[in-house]
Amino acid sequence: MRNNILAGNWKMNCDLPMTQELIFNIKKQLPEQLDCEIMVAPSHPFLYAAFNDSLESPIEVIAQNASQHDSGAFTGEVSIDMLQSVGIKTVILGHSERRDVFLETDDILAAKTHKAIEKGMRVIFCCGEHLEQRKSGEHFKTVTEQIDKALFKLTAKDWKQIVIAYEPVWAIGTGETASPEQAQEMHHHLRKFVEDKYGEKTADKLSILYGGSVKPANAQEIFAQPDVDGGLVGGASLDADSFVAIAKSF
Ligand SMILES: O=C(CO)COP(=O)(O)O
Repeated sequence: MRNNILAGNWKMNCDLPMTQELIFNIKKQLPEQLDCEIMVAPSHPFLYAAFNDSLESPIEVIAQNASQHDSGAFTGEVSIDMLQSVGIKTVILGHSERRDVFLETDDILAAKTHKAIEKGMRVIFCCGEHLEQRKSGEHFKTVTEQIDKALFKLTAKDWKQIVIAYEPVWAIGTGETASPEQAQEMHHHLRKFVEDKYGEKTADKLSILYGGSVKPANAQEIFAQPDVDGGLVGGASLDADSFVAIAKSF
């Protein structure tokens, strides 16, 4: 029906030796049989080394961000073509840290997503509400709008390249996790939204990941929810033991 995915978002952590050691240790511990795709997202300077180190392993190395521009005078930016030239096929877009700290708007995220899709990349598109929005009962509306505003031009065919990650901002790096019921409720809502707009087949095939303080102790219960197809993990993905333990939770 759809794939389970476990993706580690390493954020701005790990230098080159740490990146390579972490890949090595994950590779060493991963069991032969896995019920999920495994992805890790190191920082841009280490993607090429990480890609090479992960060859002949189940690990897919993915990027944390990409530009909406093709090339030229965009100091500090990294294009999709550049990422593809070092073997990268998947990119995370719309993370709440990109939205809140780097002020990426829905329009910017729409441009980035369309560029990535047009170039044949898979996109893990993140959404999630702030605590105040949940407290005031606006969480469904907030998250639906984030998706609709950035992805409304995609066709049903484009959606084959999309993975959604629901990451409530109040659960990121706080140790506070959404309950399995809260995650299921939002994932179901998102799948229904996609079904209404793009049809049942697109919705059924869409992997929706949960992110926010996922760890070995809570992963199994969260992943057991019918509409939760895996996780986008921050802190716990920086430790090979805990990342592999989470991978075994499907
Ligand atoms: O932001 C996240 C993954 O993208 C989640 O981070 P934590 O797992 O550290 O809460």
